[in-house]
Formats: sequence, C-alpha cells, structure tokens
Amino acid sequence: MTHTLEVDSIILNFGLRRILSDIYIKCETGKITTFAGRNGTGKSCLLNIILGKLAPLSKSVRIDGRPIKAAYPAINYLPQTHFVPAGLSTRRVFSDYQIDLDEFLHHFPETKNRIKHRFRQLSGGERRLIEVYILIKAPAKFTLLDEPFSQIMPVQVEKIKPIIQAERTKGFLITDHLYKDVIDISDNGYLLQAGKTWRVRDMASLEELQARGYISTI
Ligand SMILES: Nc1ncnc2c1ncn2[C@@H]1O[C@H](COP(=O)(O)OP(=O)(O)OP(=O)(O)O)[C@@H](O)[C@H]1O
Repeated sequence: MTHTLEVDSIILNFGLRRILSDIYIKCETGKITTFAGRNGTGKSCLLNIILGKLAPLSKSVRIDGRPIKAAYPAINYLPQTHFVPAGLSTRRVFSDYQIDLDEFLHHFPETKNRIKHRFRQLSGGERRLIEVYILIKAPAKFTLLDEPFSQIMPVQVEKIKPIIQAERTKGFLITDHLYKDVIDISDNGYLLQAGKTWRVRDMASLEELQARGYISTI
C-alpha cells in the first residue's frame, strides 16, 4: 500500500518577514522527492514545521489525508547538524539504533578500522556518513534528509545513492545543494522560491530549474 505525506496551507513569518506562504508538497512511499531551493529560502523551516518543531501561523501536514498529531514514529529526520551523542563508541551507535554494522561495513569497507573508535574521534565526514546511513535504514514511513550529501566524500555519495533507492518501502524528501546527486535519484521534485513551492515536472532535464534561475544555464 502506498502512503502519502502532504503539506500545505503554511504561513510562516519571522517578525514582519514572510518566509513561507504558498506551499504544497506531496511525498509518496516508494518515491524520492527532491526539495530544492537557494540558501535561506526556508527549506529547513519547512522540514521543522512538518516535524512539529516549528509552529507557523497555519499549517496542514497530513499522512494518507489525515492531519498528524506527532511526526514520530511515521517520520524520521536527518538534521544538518550531528545528532548522534559523540561519547558513544561507534559500535554502540549501530547497536543502539539497531542498524546492521556488518551490512554497513560491506558497503563501506574503508571504515573498518575506524569502528573501534568513539564517535567523537571520527572525522566530521565519517560521523556524517554513519548518521546518514542510520537515518536511511531506520524504520519510518517517511524520511526527511536535510543535506545528506554535504561533508561526505564523492565516492561514498555514489554508494549512498543506491542504498536510498533500495529502501522502496519509504518515501524520502531530500534537500541538498549538491542538486545533481539528488536529482540523479529523485522521482519528482519541488523548488522553493520566494516562499512558494513550484512542482518541477522533469527534474532530470534541468530546464525548469534553469528557467527559474536555481541553476545556471552554462
Ligand atoms: N528562529 C528564527 N528567527 C528568525 N529568522 C529565522 C529563524 N530561523 C530561520 N530564520 C530565517 O528564515 C530563513 C529561512 O531559513 P532556513 O534555515 O529554513 O533556510 P534554508 O533554505 O534551509 O537555508 P540553507 O539552504 O542555507 O540551509 C533564513 O533567512 C533564516 O535566516
């Protein structure tokens, strides 16, 4: 059965400044949805509204047509900042989140010698890789990934993309400035500009994103 996450009727102001006003996003299980937009347009704010962490003047967040009272456990979220407690041993991180360490090492054998360290002893990129992997694998109907590819080595980004694609029971909503990587795996997408979302009919052609000035035509 396909599940649907829909967001609309959002009005968000900070002081006199209107950040979000004309929003519609639909995310379905089995699909990867890109949520693009320039710095400061309000992408993280919208993700936080979906999660119930930020209260706008109005909002409607629905799963299968019904307004949700709480995001957890249906919706998981990868923030831009590190979320795993740094004092844990790296092995403990995998066991606490109930994620198969051997499978992770199968995908990323280059990290094998790093697993014996505490999480805080890993580099920012190594921590980010593990946090992204945990969120991709953790059970949820919908997973919101805020900038999952930043800080991660390009060769590892190439490995992460098919891992996301393989999680076909989930719906992913992904924002990332490395738009080529997200578009590469996305089924549909939206562009946030001037407080409004625009549905992008054909992400792969890049023409609509160029026409709206999100990416350069060169
Ligand atoms: N608590 C707040 N008070 C006032 N302004 C805020 C607050 N939080 C965010 N903003 C402003 O709202 C705008 C949208 O912020 P947001 O972080 O959602 O942008 P973004 O699209 O996620 O940016 P980026 O791509 O750089 O992460 C920004 O101009 C930001 O400065």
